[in-house]
Amino acid sequence: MTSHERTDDGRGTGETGTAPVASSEGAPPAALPAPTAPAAAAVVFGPHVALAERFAAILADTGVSHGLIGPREVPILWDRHILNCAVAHEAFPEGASVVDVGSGAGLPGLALAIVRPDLHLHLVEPMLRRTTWLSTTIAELGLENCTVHRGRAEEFAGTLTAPYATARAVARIDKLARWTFPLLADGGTLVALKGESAPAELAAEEKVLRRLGMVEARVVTYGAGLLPVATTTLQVTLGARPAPRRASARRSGKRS
Ligand SMILES: C[S@@+](CC[C@H](N)C(=O)[O-])C[C@H]1O[C@@H](n2cnc3c(N)ncnc32)[C@H](O)[C@@H]1O
Repeated sequence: MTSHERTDDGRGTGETGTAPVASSEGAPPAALPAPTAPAAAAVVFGPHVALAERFAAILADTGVSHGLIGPREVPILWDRHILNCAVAHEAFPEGASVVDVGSGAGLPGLALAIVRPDLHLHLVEPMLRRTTWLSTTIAELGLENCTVHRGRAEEFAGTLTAPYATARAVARIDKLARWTFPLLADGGTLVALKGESAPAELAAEEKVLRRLGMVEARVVTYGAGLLPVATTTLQVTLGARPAPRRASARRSGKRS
């Protein structure tokens, strides 16, 4: 399991804490100063780098004190978290709507919203503490291209649809596909930030993914030569689904 791979129940060695991180006295951990942005931040974020720095400062401050990330993540905020997520923006075309499932501390959702103001990010997250923090952070950053949806991905089938979905450190690809495919429009693509396990997960689950409607899968890496560890994504594209049969026509025996 790589540092980006966690199951939906929060087990694993991922970077972001899934439970409030308390000191031995039970008090919330103190806020830490955000590390200085590396040179790659200006390359990746361009004119939006100041906003990305503000996001880093919020993650190091209330992200830690509210238990969304562990204090040990702060020194690696840029390379392992913010930049790791932001470089994947290349997967999305101009103006796309993207559903980020299991957004947690806004990773990858808020990093993508900052680097690409043309995208619209739908952040799906079941935990109230996290959705409250996400909404506050969006307001603080002045982002107008994000919508927070509280609930499990499965609950939004039929009400939230987009051409793209994304997720990091949420579940294995088979489970992620079951959760996200119902949110994707016909021909839509799931861009899962997977790390080095991507090819193995694809090989292990390809049959299941095809049964669920996948027509194409690709492993695509972003940020090579720029980040200490490039971001490897598993991109799974759906085919067109059969149109639902018209119940009223069937009941009346009419032919259309
Ligand atoms: C390990 S955290 C990862 C958070 C963030 N994506 C990151 O990379 O730091 C997994 C997140 O997925 C959320 N989650 C778990 N099951 C979910 C589901 N069925 N639908 C949507 N989110 C879910 C959890 O509440 C948690 O915030």
